[in-house]
Amino acid sequence: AAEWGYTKRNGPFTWAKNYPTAAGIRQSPVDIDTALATSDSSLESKPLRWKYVPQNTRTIVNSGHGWRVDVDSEGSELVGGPLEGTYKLQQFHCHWGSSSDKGSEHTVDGQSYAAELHLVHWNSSKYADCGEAADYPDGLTVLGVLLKVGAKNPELQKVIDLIPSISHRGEKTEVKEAIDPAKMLPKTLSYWTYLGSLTVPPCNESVTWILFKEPVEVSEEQLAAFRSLRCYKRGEECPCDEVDGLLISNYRPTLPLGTRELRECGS
Ligand SMILES: CCN[C@H]1CN(CCOCC)S(=O)(=O)c2sc(S(N)(=O)=O)cc21
Ligand SMILES: [Zn+2]
Repeated sequence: AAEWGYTKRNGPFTWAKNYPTAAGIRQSPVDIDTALATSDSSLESKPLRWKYVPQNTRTIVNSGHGWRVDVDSEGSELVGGPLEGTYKLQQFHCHWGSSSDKGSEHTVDGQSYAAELHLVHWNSSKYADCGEAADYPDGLTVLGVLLKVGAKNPELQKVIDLIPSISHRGEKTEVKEAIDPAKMLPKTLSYWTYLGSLTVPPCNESVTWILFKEPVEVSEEQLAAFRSLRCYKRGEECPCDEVDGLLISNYRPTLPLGTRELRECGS
């Protein structure tokens, strides 16, 4: 089957053909209608806590759908907030648009941001690995960070510096200078949380989403670097009808929240 992507031919509105879960009722991303959010004392009573090991950020790869930094889960943990048990960091990646007026996956009161960073964690209290966890409703948790245009982001710059060596699909390189995921999170830890899905096929409905309220800054030049990735393999011709196969946009438009609860913690 033609590989899914973000062009007219293989983009989000075609995914349900090959991945029926994409048409489910617990899909992500969603628009965060802040008036609908209910504050929940149980969230306030169990602060979200994380521990990451910067030395464990191993490789960065061009998945053909964006860049992804794979992490050795050992030593990491995410607990508290809406979570039962301990989750371990598996990977982090980003979504962006062809210009910085769009690109985030979640929107807030209809407003898009320039990009969105996702830190993917899996439930190590109940499952053996990320792949298994992805098949269960409580298997994954993704920390989402909204990115807006502003100052150059020093921690993300370590990713940007590696992009030229993974310009084509399938290319990967070792992350030599440790990247600390904790340094990419906002200062204030207020967040919204709801039950959703992977925002890429197979769109498994197995993600507890935790989206921080405070956006983090990234520069226009850094966003431009993201858009220089190519969606096809070196030496092959470009399959996607994107302007010369550049990955200029890789975000999924929002899906209805439906009857799902949207909770918030912190102002
Ligand atoms: C770069 C995107 N990679 C994928 C790789 N995996 C998906 C396939 O795995 C199934 C066993 S994943 O579960 O790690 C995952 S979560 C997200 S998102 N956008 O919802 O945070 C994307 C991805
Ligand atoms: Zn993502």
